[in-house]
Amino acid sequence: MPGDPVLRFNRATIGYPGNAVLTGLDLDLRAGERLALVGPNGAGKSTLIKSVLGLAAVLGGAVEVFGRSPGRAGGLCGYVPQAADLDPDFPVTAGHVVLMGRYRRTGWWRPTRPADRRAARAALDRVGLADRAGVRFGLLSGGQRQRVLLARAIAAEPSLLLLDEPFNGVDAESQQAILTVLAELTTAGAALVLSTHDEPLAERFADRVLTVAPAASGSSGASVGRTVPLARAAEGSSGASVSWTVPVARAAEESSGASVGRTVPVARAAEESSGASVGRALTVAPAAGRSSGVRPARGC
Ligand SMILES: Nc1ncnc2c1ncn2[C@@H]1O[C@H](COP(=O)(O)OP(=O)(O)OP(=O)(O)O)[C@@H](O)[C@H]1O
Repeated sequence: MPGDPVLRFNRATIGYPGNAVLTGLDLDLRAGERLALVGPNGAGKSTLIKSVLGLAAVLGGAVEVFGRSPGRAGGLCGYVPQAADLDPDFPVTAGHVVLMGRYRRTGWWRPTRPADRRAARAALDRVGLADRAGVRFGLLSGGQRQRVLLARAIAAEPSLLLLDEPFNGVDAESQQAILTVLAELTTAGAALVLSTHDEPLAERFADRVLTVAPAASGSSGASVGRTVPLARAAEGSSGASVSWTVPVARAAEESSGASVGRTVPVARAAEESSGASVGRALTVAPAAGRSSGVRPARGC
């Protein structure tokens, strides 16, 4: 696929001071691509997403977001946290929450303009909740709150959208509404990273699924599974540079002493694999430090 990657991990080690959660991560993501992260609790899905936002540390290697350091991409990223992370008692309406998505454009200290209010209304309409604009956020159902958070992110017109387990506690109707909007966004050129525990959904929806496994005892971080292109990429829409990162332990066996995983082209990964037909996802959980209220959308 032409164009520079919007997101690039190059032998990256990410985590928190004194806690390397993921090591040897190699990944390129390009405009219009959909990447799903799967894996067990505590594997590092949320940490990966937070590293893109500059909320988790890059402890080694490199992470580039639109060619810049994480947190310095000028608001090109949209972030959809888990609705459960937000305080439902915070006294704001759904419409206000979505309007916060425009703050990165206007600056939170400036009054919003009519164009911002129009964009917020359109985003709420897009997730099917135009009639809930005046309802207090905390009085909405879990699935509706998740859709409001998606509307907040898309109101900011992101080029890279990061979603942390957006389908938790979401019914089939809300899930379909979210998937439809996400498909429209990627068709329009946005890149997307979402974490989920629903592997069948990840395989159905994403171009690639990346599995993250918890760190083996004694290792310095989680082993990152391989990514494989899924149906959409196989159709020829992607041609993405897919890499396969060998878990740290295996890399150590195979390499001449390198301490991080190696990457090989996907074709070779396929030859070397035992024929598994699906990729696995890198599961990252939401950070421990939760907000105490609804905050403006996080950019990158
Ligand atoms: N702020 C933090 N400081 C230090 N360690 C953290 C911090 N936040 C998370 N961790 C640790 O990082 C590891 C990965 O956590 P993370 O939330 O990324 O996992 P996850 O894959 O998203 O899990 P889940 O599926 O449960 O949401 C865990 O061991 C967790 O304890």
